[in-house]
Amino acid sequence: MISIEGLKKIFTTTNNRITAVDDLTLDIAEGEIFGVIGYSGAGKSTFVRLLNRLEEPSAGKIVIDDQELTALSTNQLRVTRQEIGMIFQHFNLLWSRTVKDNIAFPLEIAGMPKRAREDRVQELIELVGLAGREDAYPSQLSGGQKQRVGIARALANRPKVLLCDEATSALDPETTNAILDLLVDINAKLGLTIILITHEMHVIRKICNQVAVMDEGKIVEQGDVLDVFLRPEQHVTKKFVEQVMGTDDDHDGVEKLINTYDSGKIIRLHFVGDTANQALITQIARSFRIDINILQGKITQMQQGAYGTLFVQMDGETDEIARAINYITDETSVEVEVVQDVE
Ligand SMILES: Nc1ncnc2c1ncn2[C@@H]1O[C@H](COP(=O)(O)OP(=O)(O)OP(=O)(O)O)[C@@H](O)[C@H]1O
Repeated sequence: MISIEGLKKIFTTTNNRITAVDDLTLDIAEGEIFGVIGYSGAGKSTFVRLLNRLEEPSAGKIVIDDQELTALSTNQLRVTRQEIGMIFQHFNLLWSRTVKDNIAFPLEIAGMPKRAREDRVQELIELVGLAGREDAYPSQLSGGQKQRVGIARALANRPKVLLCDEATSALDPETTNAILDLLVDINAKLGLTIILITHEMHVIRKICNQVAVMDEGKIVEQGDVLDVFLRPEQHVTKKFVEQVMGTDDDHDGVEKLINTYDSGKIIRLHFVGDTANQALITQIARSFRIDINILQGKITQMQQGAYGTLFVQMDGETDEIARAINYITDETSVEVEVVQDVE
């Protein structure tokens, strides 16, 4: 468990004082994939660098598993830092070292004997899917492979926490997905806590359980990813949700579509992130004597399952449509709203 209390960072330049992180208080549970999202300048990088004291806080306390990081001496910090791995947007690899020597680097610093080091490096190479590329140099690798080296290196000393600073921002969408899948896999296999900062909501949507929204150095909204998607409160959070779900102002389009039907019922189904509802439409069509036409929808896949809205037309006997609606309401977590009763 990571507990952050009243964390503050003020940068003082010759003619300016910038409060990059402003009185931040936060708890992060063990084993969580915790996302911090914010626009450029919100203070995300500073926050994540404070977590391993790459930046020294101006005030506040960071406690990781009962150890107060902010109270450690430089020598103690050197040891404790091994429990906190970090990966970066631009990988920060050593260009003159091969893949395996990059991964071995933190083990050398920790004083691990050569034989044990080689075994550990091989284990890590397998874990991140780089088998066969051990002797390549970073310049010979793709962006995704470079980040895999970064991940292996960060995991070398078996940290409890992995900090990810915009780790996929330099990658194309496909490679981003592969690296995010790898992070989920590592989180499940090793049970370590991942703290990830990003300006992209789809990254949060894809892998995080919890999210905090940062703006001007403060956390302005925080909670379960699904709750934040369902009920974003702050303007900045709404903007981030729109990155994934689009805006909700296409009412004219839906209206027009609805008016083209002259029978049955038009229903809005609201999926709230439950994997059990994946096959709902097929299930309804099979179980009830009705036709079900999909009109329009925005569904996205989150860690917890499908989330979004689907407009459908149900056509058939009135009683049978009612039974289908009752089934969805009573037996599933999908919310039902009858938008228009055409009959
Ligand atoms: N070393 C520094 N000296 C002075 N000001 C700094 C320093 N580092 C960051 N800042 C300032 O602190 C604020 C927060 O910066 P930070 O890099 O943490 O934001 P961010 O959300 O990570 O944005 P980005 O994604 O663009 O890096 C900015 O106003 C930035 O200019």
